[in-house]
Amino acid sequence: MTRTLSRVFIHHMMNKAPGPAIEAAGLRVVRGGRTVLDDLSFTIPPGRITGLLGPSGCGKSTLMRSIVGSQAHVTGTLNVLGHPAGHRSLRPRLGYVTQAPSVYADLTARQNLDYYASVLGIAHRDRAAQVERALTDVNLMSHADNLAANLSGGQRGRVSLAVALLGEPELLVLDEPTVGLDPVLRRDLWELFHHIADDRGATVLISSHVMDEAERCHRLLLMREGRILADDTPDALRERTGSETVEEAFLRLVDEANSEAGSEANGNAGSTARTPAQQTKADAGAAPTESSAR
Ligand SMILES: Nc1ncnc2c1ncn2[C@@H]1O[C@H](COP(=O)(O)OP(=O)(O)OP(=O)(O)O)[C@@H](O)[C@H]1O
Repeated sequence: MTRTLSRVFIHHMMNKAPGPAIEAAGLRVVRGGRTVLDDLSFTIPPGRITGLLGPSGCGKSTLMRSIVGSQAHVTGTLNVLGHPAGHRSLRPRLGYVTQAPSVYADLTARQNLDYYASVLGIAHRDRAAQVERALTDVNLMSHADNLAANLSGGQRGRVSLAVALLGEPELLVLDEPTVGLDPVLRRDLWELFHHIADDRGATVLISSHVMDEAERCHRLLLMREGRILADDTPDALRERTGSETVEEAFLRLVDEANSEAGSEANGNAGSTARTPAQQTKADAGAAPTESSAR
């Protein structure tokens, strides 16, 4: 009996030390007839903060929408917490915050959270505690009973973030959550993100086009024009490119990619040199081939 139990326990522990939280291979998204994500292959480790960085329009939001299952015309493989992206069973396991906060203006912050907690199916007896914790997490207790209409943009954004924290999701997908916030709030939110990853063990994927935020992530996916330019830790990126900052590293990688694209266009395509994006793909290892097209 004890043996069986310990086997169950070991099996459980093994399941707790799983493969990647997110795994993409040959991921492609077409929007309005244009390929906006082009053959992406990468993995995102569990329990870490991964920053998705790149200039406006490079495809960060499209990738996040694909991961949470709200993007049409996705082809290739995209597995999230062991299931194809968009799988019904993933809904309660994910928290997603879009760039436009979606809260009801005529409800208070607390009422918004109560409402979403009921939509999420959080048991009635746990609801008040979960709502309280989410409000505390985002430092909004002092405004809990204010109508959302009377909150500032940053405060409304934090209500949205609190909604995403309800139910303790295993994966948090946050689309530019710190835009427009003052430095103190930004610092507090990054402390919260680290607490969520380091202490609660959740995976956090966070997009930003502010490069100084990159330094706060465990790993980075640098994107440009629908492709992945690099997939590494901030330290490794700086070291590899001989740069002082991630911003400088990013600019060097862009220059490198441009000059390689230029030399290919000039007829040197036979060269065996690989672009950083190709390097990343190769480093990602064997690509699963089944399709989870949505
Ligand atoms: N409905 C659409 N139809 C066609 N193209 C679209 C559509 N929505 C977005 N795009 C294009 O897809 C590309 C990726 O957009 P996306 O919103 O993912 O970029 P982003 O990196 O999140 O940008 P930002 O940082 O400005 O939010 C952009 O070039 C954009 O113009």
